Amino acid sequence: MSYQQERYIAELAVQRACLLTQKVFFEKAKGTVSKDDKSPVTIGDFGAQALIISAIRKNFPNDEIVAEEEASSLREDKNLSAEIWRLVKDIKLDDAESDNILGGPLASEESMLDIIDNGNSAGGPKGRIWALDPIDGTKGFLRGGQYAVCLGLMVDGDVKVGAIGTPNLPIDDAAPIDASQSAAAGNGVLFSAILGEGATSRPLTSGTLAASKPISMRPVAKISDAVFCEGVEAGHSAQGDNAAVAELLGITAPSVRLDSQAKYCSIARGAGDVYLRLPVKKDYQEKIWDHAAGDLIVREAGGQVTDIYGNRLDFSKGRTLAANKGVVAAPKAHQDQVIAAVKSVLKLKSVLK
Ligand SMILES: Nc1ncnc2c1ncn2[C@@H]1O[C@H](COP(=O)(O)O)[C@@H](OP(=O)(O)O)[C@H]1O
Ligand SMILES: [Mg+2]
Ligand SMILES: [Mg+2]
Ligand SMILES: [Mg+2]
Repeated sequence: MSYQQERYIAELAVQRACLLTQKVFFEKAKGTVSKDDKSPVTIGDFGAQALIISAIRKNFPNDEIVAEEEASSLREDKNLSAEIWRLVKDIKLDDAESDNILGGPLASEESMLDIIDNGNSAGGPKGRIWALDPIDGTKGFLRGGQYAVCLGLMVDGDVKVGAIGTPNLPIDDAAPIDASQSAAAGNGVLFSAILGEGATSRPLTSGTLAASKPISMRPVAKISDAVFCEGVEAGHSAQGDNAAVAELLGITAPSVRLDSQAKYCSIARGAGDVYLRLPVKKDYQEKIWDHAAGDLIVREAGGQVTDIYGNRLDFSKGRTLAANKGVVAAPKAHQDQVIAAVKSVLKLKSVLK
């Protein structure tokens, strides 16, 4: 079965949600609240989740959705809810036909809250389940750095479609990237992939989808020539261990630090080669929405994505990657070598502890 229609809806829905996140990006007050785990969520996260779930509901009413956010705090905070509704109700694609395909505007503030809570699927190994991260890299978003709107479709636990909008990445694949580069004029890229059909990128627009082009990872002759990407937040991946792995591989170029799945997108287009996300905490389980779309886009661009043990990411375990630890993404030909270095650094660390 081909997933052209699912990819089309995913890209269009992500593109529409990016109109909202970009609007919020330039607002002084982003309505930031702290979640139970102390991580931030903003009106951009809630609004983008509402817009995307509404588009999925309209086009694929029987599908389930695993999304990061939930509306309980908004039901208690009427001001925040009203603020989100004020933004969401006015967001539409310039092209009326495209906007209609996504179902047009949401009906009311109350239905917006119900739609946000539609992302509460438990996930699992059976059926069609979308994984949605309405803003990945919320801390980057708040800092004025990179962030990504991420949507993947899993069928029986396997990711078939991925779409990621990165409003602050340069359109040019060859442009140098760094975390400080943000909403410069002309930025904004929409990445996507279908399993078995390759990965593409196209400029983000405010209407119909722009023309796409295939993307692929950069050929790396020797792993020591590679550039590696990692997160900006030291609490999300072990930057010291990442650096030790790079050193063991003979990599001398400094790491490129980016928030969000912009890291997967960057290596998939040849701006960087290896993405290391070595665990900080023993008991942290990675969330499926943080990886589903990026995992597929990198693999379809010629890369391999595994955990620190070299196992493929298993999206069939529920809302988290309960069977995996950390993430290592690299060009296919070099993955074994990178995993060997990861194992030796982590083993050494446990011996020294
Ligand atoms: N201890 C931890 N280890 C790994 N990832 C974590 C973490 N705490 C939070 N995260 C996740 O890291 C994501 C951001 O990744 P990165 O650091 O690569 O930008 C966050 O996504 P959100 O920003 O969507 O909440 C969050 O889900
Ligand atoms: Mg979050
Ligand atoms: Mg995330
Ligand atoms: Mg998020």
